[in-house]
Amino acid sequence: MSIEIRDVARRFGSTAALEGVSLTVARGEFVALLGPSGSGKTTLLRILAGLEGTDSGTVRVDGEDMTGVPARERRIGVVFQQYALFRHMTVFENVAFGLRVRKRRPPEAEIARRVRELLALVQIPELERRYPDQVSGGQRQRVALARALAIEPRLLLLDEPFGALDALVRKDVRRWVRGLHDRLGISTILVTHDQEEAMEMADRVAVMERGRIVQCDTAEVLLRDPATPFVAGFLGEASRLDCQVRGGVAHFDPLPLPPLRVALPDGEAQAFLRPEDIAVLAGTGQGILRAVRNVTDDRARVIVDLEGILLDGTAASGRAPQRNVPCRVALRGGIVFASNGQRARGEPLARIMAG
Ligand SMILES: Nc1ncnc2c1ncn2[C@@H]1O[C@H](COP(=O)(O)OP(=O)(O)OP(=O)(O)O)[C@@H](O)[C@H]1O
Repeated sequence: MSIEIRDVARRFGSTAALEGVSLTVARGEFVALLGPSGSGKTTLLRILAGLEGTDSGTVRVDGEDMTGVPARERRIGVVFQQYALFRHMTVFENVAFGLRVRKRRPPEAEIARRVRELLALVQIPELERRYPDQVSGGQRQRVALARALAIEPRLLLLDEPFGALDALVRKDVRRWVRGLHDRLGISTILVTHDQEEAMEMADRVAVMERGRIVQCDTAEVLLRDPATPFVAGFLGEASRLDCQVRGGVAHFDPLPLPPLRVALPDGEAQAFLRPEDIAVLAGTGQGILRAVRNVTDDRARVIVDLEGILLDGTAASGRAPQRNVPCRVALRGGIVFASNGQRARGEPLARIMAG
């Protein structure tokens, strides 16, 4: 099913939880809503589920206006972190509940068949007689999903569903949920404030800031071409530095960093330099290598101290400068925002010579 959200607004007293939000999700697409606390992610999800109304704007599902359609008739599966399972019901009964609340309740034999099919789908067929506190966190998550899938949803809404899981299980469950989404061919919207989770799972990520979607793109585009300084700072691990543009060149003085060529008007600007943009090289310079964070075959992620400012950079592994001795810092590029909001990619004026 496709979802079309047009110009949706929602206020709570003096708080604008959502303002002018528009988003289209294609059939079979997986979209993540990512943003800081209070940016409106859950409110948007609750509106889609029919648990919250809008002040203005429209939500259409496969072209049908959802205004006034009650939650249980929307055929939308919801897994909220706080939507705990019913503790007094077995795993079987929890999943069956999803079928029993349907408008046209199937006969008991059909319910049993469907529940077993769903438990097999989420790979816990042996747990049907257990109670929720007799299964692990990851298994509970699977039960919650099976319950949401029981209504044969056209759309699956997941609100921070992996928060209660430890890091190792979370990775597995994430991959498994994405696989399930692909196999069932449903549309899914995931709310998270974990950028790694959003980027790993979703086809597109909608970045939210104070009730608005500021950019919705693939992870690659968000990282390469962030639309606003907020997106550039919120995603990835870019270092933010003030600079001044003069005659098409961004200068970082008084910091001892080489300038970047940028197609921007003169004036104060902000540069976002990703670790790949900051080359840390052996040789005499004004940087000091403080730490090595991560080494792959050809690159090492390092932290370099430039006059007291710590920057995340990259060195060629095997040729990284020594710790706590002076080294050179060069720039391969970076994204620069002028104060009028215009942005451009910076290019080095000279080729970087490895030392
Ligand atoms: N029922 C409510 N009554 C009053 N204010 C609300 C209500 N629900 C949400 N808000 C406010 O609306 C704004 C958006 O809240 P929302 O829960 O959608 O954000 P969020 O991005 O999901 O945050 P989090 O990541 O912390 O869950 C917040 O400022 C919140 O305080």
